[in-house]
Amino acid sequence: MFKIQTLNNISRNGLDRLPANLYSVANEVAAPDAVLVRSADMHKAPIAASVKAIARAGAGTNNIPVAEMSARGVPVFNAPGANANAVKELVVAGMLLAARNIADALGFVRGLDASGDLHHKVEAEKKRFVGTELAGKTLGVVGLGAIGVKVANAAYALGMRVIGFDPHMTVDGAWQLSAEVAKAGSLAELFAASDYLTFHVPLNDKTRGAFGTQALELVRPGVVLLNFAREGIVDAAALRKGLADGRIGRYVSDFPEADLLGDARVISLPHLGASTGEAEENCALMVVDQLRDFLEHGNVRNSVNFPETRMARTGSARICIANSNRPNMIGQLSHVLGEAGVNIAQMHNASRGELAYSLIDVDSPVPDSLVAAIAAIDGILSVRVIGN
Ligand SMILES: NC(=O)c1ccc[n+]([C@@H]2O[C@H](COP(=O)([O-])OP(=O)(O)OC[C@H]3O[C@@H](n4cnc5c(N)ncnc54)[C@H](O)[C@@H]3O)[C@@H](O)[C@H]2O)c1
Ligand SMILES: O=C(O)CC[C@@H](O)C(=O)O
Repeated sequence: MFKIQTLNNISRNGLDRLPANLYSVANEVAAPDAVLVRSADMHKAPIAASVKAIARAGAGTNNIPVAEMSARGVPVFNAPGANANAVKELVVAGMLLAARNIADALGFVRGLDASGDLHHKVEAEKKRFVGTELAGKTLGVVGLGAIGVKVANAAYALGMRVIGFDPHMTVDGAWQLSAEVAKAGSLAELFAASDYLTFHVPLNDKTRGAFGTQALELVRPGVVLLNFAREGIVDAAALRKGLADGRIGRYVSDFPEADLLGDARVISLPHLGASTGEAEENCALMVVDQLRDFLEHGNVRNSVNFPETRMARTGSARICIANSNRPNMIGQLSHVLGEAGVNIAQMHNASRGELAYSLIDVDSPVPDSLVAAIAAIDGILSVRVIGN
């Protein structure tokens, strides 16, 4: 029986794919085998030694100590692209909210006194909410991954000029991107050309503060800045300076900040990008399937720290081993197996950066002494036996 701990609400349809005879699922679990999480901050509490995998029902994994998990030989999975459409639609809504003063106009109508001549009040005041159109404006998209590509294509379909920047764009992403989206040679070029600027990059040491004081000097006065990626992507000081001197006309964000809550130029949403029934279900189905494949067969799909590794099962048992990616690890493994008289039926090894992962199907049961001997090899991060 595998014990799964959920740290956030996970879509029921996803959880229903965990058969009750094999899995128990709860919020509070002693010694869980795996954790299912959305946005809960896993940096804040120690992660139990029993945890063999973490599955993020979403895209960003900055709430998970991925480097620490890699050092422990624990894969972290996510659901690439599964919520991209939901975020795209909210980004389009965000551009429209900013362009047409929709939030202010709604506030005005909600505050109207229902008595008297409503029609007159509406017609007299509507000039306060005159907006602009998106068509003909330029949108700069930083990060052309699952979300950025969809946002770029949608903006083009709305009549916007679109320019994008992503030095690591995948071939799949390029296939999906409209040929009408122009490639910016640099971030500086993109900043200078954009009326609307949107970020769709992961938060990491390279992207933290990607919109900072330098960017502020380059952008068009009154630029509409959209941040549906992560709070840290936009530098706090640069944002406040830009709002104060008018360089930033509007800031539309999925991450409310305490001191900006009352600022009429700031439109904040409560981290709603992925909050649609469809996206929550897509993410849960994807990560639950990946988690099952890992726990039951050792296979790895869509991990952010492990290499893709899949092998059909043969033999009586499977040994799953994560190790430091250095010479002679396979040699030492096969030596230890040979010493124990265990024959390798088939094996698959793959590496990613500093980590390597092997699936070894064997013809006979794996004794505890062999597991201990493997674990004792210098550089082994984790060992697990399935189907013994
Ligand atoms: N608001 C929400 O609810 C919500 C929902 C989903 C994702 N997100 C955030 O959006 C981010 C992007 O999601 P995604 O699904 O598009 O991920 P993705 O991995 O498909 O795309 C990210 C893209 O950013 C690019 N990139 C990385 N560093 C870059 C840099 N320095 N400059 C330019 N491009 C760079 C990558 O090459 C990649 O193409 C996630 O990491 C997450 O933080 C937020
Ligand atoms: O789970 C959520 O609601 C947010 C997910 C989002 O931030 C992501 O990175 O996928």
